[in-house]
Amino acid sequence: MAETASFLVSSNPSPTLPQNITTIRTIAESPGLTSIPSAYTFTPTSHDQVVSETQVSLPVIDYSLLTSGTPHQRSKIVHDLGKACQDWGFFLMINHGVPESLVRSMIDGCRGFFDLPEEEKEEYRGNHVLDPIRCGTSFNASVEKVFFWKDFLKILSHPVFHSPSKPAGFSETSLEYSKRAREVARELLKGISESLGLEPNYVEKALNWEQGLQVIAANFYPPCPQPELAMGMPPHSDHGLLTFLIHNGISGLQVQHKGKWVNINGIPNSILVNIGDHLEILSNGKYRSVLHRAMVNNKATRISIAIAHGPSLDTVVSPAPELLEIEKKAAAYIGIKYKEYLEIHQSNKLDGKCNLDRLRI
Ligand SMILES: O=C(O)CCC(=O)C(=O)O
Ligand SMILES: [Fe+2]
Repeated sequence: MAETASFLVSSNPSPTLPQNITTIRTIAESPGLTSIPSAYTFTPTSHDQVVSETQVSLPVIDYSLLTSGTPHQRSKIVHDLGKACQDWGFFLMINHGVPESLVRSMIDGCRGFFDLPEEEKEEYRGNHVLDPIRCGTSFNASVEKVFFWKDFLKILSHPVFHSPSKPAGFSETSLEYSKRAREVARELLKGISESLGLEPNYVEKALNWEQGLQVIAANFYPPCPQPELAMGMPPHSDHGLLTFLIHNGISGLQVQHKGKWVNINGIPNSILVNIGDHLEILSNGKYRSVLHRAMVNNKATRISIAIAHGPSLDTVVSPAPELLEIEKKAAAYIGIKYKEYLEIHQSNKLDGKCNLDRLRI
């Protein structure tokens, strides 16, 4: 039986938000703001400042070749997908079939939610990772010493779909987007399974995709008068299998590649895809979740929407035995129930890959 990591359960999975924390939107909109409050001031370390000067491009994956390419095109794209997962853990997906208008409506809808009067968002100020709809500021303000320059909205959209009732039309838009994203994620996971030498349906079956958790996480980063001192989101990897990221065209995302931070700008109508910690565990570290972070700027509000596709909450994820057999390797991670990992991931500080590191054998 797989060894599991039950000892990792946090003693306090549902901390409460301190009373004195307001939203970053309120702070950013305060008249005459020229410097940031000390609670938001980071001291950058020299390592953090290493941003690659050279123009590095993310791999581009043409999704349409997975679903309607010739057998030859399909096997080539499965190979490219595997290479993108291995070399970067992050890629740009084009021709995914999700309408540009739907992506735009999703971003407008999230902006509409963040713009609601604070009292209308009050009912969603939950603090547990599995609250179906939850909004707040920073990442987990009850454990952070310095806060992040962002507000968030997190919605569980599968296996049961939830949505705030405002703004008007948002529920319909996010239901449609979550369905379309799930279809695309399922096909990608088939290609990724194949690229690992496994059956196309391997990941789906092993991780109970039918009941898989899907979380929509919208981030709101308003302009910041001292962007060099603030952080939108610190270096972290995502939980789950795959994350899709869309944004409103304002830059800010950086991905760590070969020890340096690379600015990611994307290309029109593409979706950014990255490997999450559970695909790293399942692939026994062949495909690694990648560190990324969000910087802020002093000119324009940035909105990004990550949608995380994960196993079902009760699935214990461990390295695929079939893969260990193919690669003649020993398991490099202990197994963990997805729900347990999520609680740890969301109730601690967001700090690199510290949660995954505790599972390494
Ligand atoms: O805002 C971004 O570009 C990154 C967001 C992100 O990494 C996340 O929500 O997990
Ligand atoms: Fe992320």
